[in-house]
This record gives sequence, C-alpha cells and structure tokens, in this order.
Amino acid sequence: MLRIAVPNKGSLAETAAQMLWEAGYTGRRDPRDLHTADPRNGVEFFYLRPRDIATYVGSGALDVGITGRDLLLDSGSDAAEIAPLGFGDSTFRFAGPAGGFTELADLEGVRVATSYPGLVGAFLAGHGVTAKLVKLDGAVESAVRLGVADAVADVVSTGSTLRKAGLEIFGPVILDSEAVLIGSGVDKPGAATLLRRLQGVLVARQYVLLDYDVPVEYLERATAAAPGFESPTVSPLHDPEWVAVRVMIPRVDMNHVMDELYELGARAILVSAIHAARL
Ligand SMILES: Nc1ncnc2c1ncn2[C@@H]1O[C@H](COP(=O)(O)OP(=O)(O)OP(=O)(O)O)[C@@H](O)[C@H]1O
Ligand SMILES: O=P(O)(O)OC[C@H]1O[C@H](OP(=O)(O)OP(=O)(O)O)[C@H](O)[C@@H]1O
Ligand SMILES: [Mg+2]
Repeated sequence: MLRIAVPNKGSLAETAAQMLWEAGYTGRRDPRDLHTADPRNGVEFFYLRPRDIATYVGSGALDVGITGRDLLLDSGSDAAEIAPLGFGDSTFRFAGPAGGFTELADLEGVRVATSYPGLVGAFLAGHGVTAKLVKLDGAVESAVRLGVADAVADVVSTGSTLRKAGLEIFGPVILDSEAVLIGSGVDKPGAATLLRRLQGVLVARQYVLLDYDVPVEYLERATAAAPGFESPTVSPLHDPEWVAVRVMIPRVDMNHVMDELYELGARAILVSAIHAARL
C-alpha cells in the first residue's frame, strides 16, 4: 500500500482532503483519526502536522505527502517536490516597522523573528546577510512590538495581519509557496497513479469544455483563438458548410474566448464543466 502523509489541521488540511476525495480516495470520517486505510485504492493515509510531513517523507517512513513548499524547504529534509497542487498559495516575506527597513542589507546584524528558521537562514546566507534569527512558534508579527525582534519573516496571504501589527513588507520575495506533493525520491508503486489523479482534479477545476459550431471557412481562425490542449476535435455537421468543434480551455479565459469566437462567426457556443480527467 502507498503510505500518504496528509495535513491533519491548519490552512492546507481541508482543501487537501477535498482534493483527495475528488481524486476518488476515501479519507477519514472522524477528524480525530490519525490513520485510515483505503484498500480499494491501495493506499493508507497518515494525518500529521503539515510542518512534520517532510520529515516523515524524507526519512522514508512514508512514501509521499502533501505539505507547503515553504514547510518542505524549512524542514531541510531529503524529501523533494513532485508537483504543485494549485492551492494554499502564500508568499514568504520580510517585514518591519513602517519606514524602518528598505532593503535586504538593512537586516545585517539585526534580530529577525520567524517560525521558519531553516528557510529564512538559508535565504539570508545565500544573500550574504548575517542576522540573528529568533525562532517563534507563531504570531510572529507581535515580536517587534514586544521587543524580542527588530523585523519578522513570515507567511503573507492578504497582508492584513502585518498591517494590524504596524509592519510593512520590504526586501525581496523569499519564496512563492503553495501546497505541493512531495516524495522521498524512491519510485513507489501507486505514486504515479496518485499524481495522475491529483492532476486530473486540477485539470477539472482549471479547465472547461467548449463546444461550438463554425462555418468551415472560419475554422482556422477559430482554432487559433482556442487551440486546446493537444488539438481540437472537429466533427462534420449535416450542413457541409459548417463543422462542430470541441476543445478544452482554461476556465479563466472562458468568456473572452466565447466573445472572440462569436465575433468570428461561431454559433451555439456552449461551455460545460469537466468532472474528472486523465491527460
Ligand atoms: N493565510 C495563511 N496562513 C498560514 N499559512 C498559510 C496561509 N495560506 C497558505 N498557507 C500555507 O499553509 C501552510 C501552513 O500551514 P500550517 O497548518 O502549518 O499552519 P497554519 O495554517 O498557520 O496553522 P497553525 O498556525 O494552526 O499551525 C504553509 O505552507 C503556508 O504557506
Ligand atoms: O496575510 P494574512 O492574510 O494576514 O495571513 C498571514 C498570517 O496568517 C498566518 O498566521 P496564523 O493565523 O496561522 O497564526 P500563527 O501565526 O499562529 O500561525 C501567518 O503566520 C500570518 O501571520
Ligand atoms: Mg499559522
């Protein structure tokens, strides 16, 4: 059985569980369960703190896991990113009192509070800056006001926590993070199926099916406007001057593409959702 680590709580837990469910796996029913088996799909799930998942996978105790890219890099474990999963987006930034810091070099010799000392330490070292890291478990934004640090480095989503603490972002982006599938580097049976299924869920969320009819003479221009994943499906219609076209397009482009096709002379333009996919 493939042994999969999934977040038991926190920002990533709910979406990760939902994504696995959409991919056809049976997860836990009771939120206090730490382990469940899904024999029909040949997998076992271990519910762990997202911060610990890279450690379990890197040591080989578990085969694959879902965690944040920032947590993976912070852990220093041997686990490696297999694929991004399209949720749990955040950026990792430095912040300090308004007007206090403007660039990375301003951190030389100062105290920086963070819950991610591995990630921040490696970034600073890579840029030749020596700062004193103050390791905190959370709520690091309070560290400056309370005098235990001069600046912070933390996860920023909306930025509202920083604003409320009177802090401003400065310096370069430390990391763009999102939830990722990680593995130990060893090819485990079932891991490729898990990845294909998760990517199928992403495709179903990010793409829609577009059907339209178009006069043959405009077909080239229409397919240029919506080229699809590989190549559009073109079928004859009873009227020999028209064809029917089916193509996958990114959901975000949907209305823009429909407008363009309509102006080109396409009609009966229909969009439908994709429920599952294997590409
Ligand atoms: N708004 C957010 N706040 C915190 N983490 C976020 C946010 N958005 C995405 N993430 C990502 O979630 C992961 C952190 O999840 P984790 O469960 O460890 O912390 P948490 O959601 O802050 O929960 P807790 O603080 O209760 O432990 C990181 O990969 C982080 O980038
Ligand atoms: O930019 P924002 O949308 O405000 O979100 C970012 C904040 O959310 C997280 O904190 P969380 O609520 O997890 O508390 P914690 O600091 O105790 O982990 C993170 O550590 C930041 O503090
Ligand atoms: Mg947190």
